[in-house]
Amino acid sequence: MPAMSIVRDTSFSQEASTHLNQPAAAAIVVEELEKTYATHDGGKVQALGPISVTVPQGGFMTIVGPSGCGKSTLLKLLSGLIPRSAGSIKVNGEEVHEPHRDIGMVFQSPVLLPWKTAIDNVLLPAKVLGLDMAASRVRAQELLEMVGLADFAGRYPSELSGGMQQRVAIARSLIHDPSILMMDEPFGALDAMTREVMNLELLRIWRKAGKTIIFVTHSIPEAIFLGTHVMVLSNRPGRIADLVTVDLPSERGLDIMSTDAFGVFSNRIRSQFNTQGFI
Ligand SMILES: Nc1ncnc2c1ncn2[C@@H]1O[C@H](COP(=O)(O)OP(=O)(O)OP(=O)(O)O)[C@@H](O)[C@H]1O
Repeated sequence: MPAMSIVRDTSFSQEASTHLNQPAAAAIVVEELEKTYATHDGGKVQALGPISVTVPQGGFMTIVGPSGCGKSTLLKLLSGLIPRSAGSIKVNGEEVHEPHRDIGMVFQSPVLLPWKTAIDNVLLPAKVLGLDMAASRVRAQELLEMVGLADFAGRYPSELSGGMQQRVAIARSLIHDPSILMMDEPFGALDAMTREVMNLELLRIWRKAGKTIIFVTHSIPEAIFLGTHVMVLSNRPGRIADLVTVDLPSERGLDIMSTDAFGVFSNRIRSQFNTQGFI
């Protein structure tokens, strides 16, 4: 049975290097990060933090927590989509002040342009970023192949299932070859079986593409199944209630979910939800 360790401090790069069996530099370093939103009625909502955490290159960090605790806010801050109120965020050593070129985003809804084919949807960011289109087209085809859609490049979104559309969105997020992928409940709208297939697919892509992934989910089993680390956030304002190193083999099949080791992780995280009175 694989060993399990629970990490309580705010940095887990060392544990991850052990887990990944290689020295891992930091992909993301967050220090004392906070976000307070201004509301329309002149009030303030303290949404997140303070949070400090280090994510190693090649790590797969999943984030779980109660509804409204600031999961999406954290992802948007890390991606540079919204400004922070306090603290610092470094991506590959550079302070983040605006959307970062080295980050790809995948949202719950794939938001594909219905009048463009799968491959042209994948190519959109390349066009926006002014990349070489001939080279990008070759890469787009390779990415479609990687997500299992090699034969669907010329299909329109209406001709694809929900899971296939989300795979196109994943391929699109990788077209400019970012080293980090941020995913905000990407499989939340899919049925249970498609979701399991997508989880397996994503692990395969992660192993093949060697990216760092940050993945928000409402599902504790999904968080454990996918992650090398699970960040458990508290009620709003979200703070790190627990940081769990998932010491399971990186080559995982769905059957791992019925192992004792998986159950121990699951109980650990569920007990956080119970003791903190998460809603
Ligand atoms: N633009 C905004 N203006 C004001 N308040 C906001 C804004 N965006 C989010 N909030 C508030 O910040 C808090 C955190 O929101 P966020 O969407 O990050 O939570 P979440 O954990 O992703 O929620 P869920 O799990 O329900 O998707 C919530 O109380 C929300 O109402």
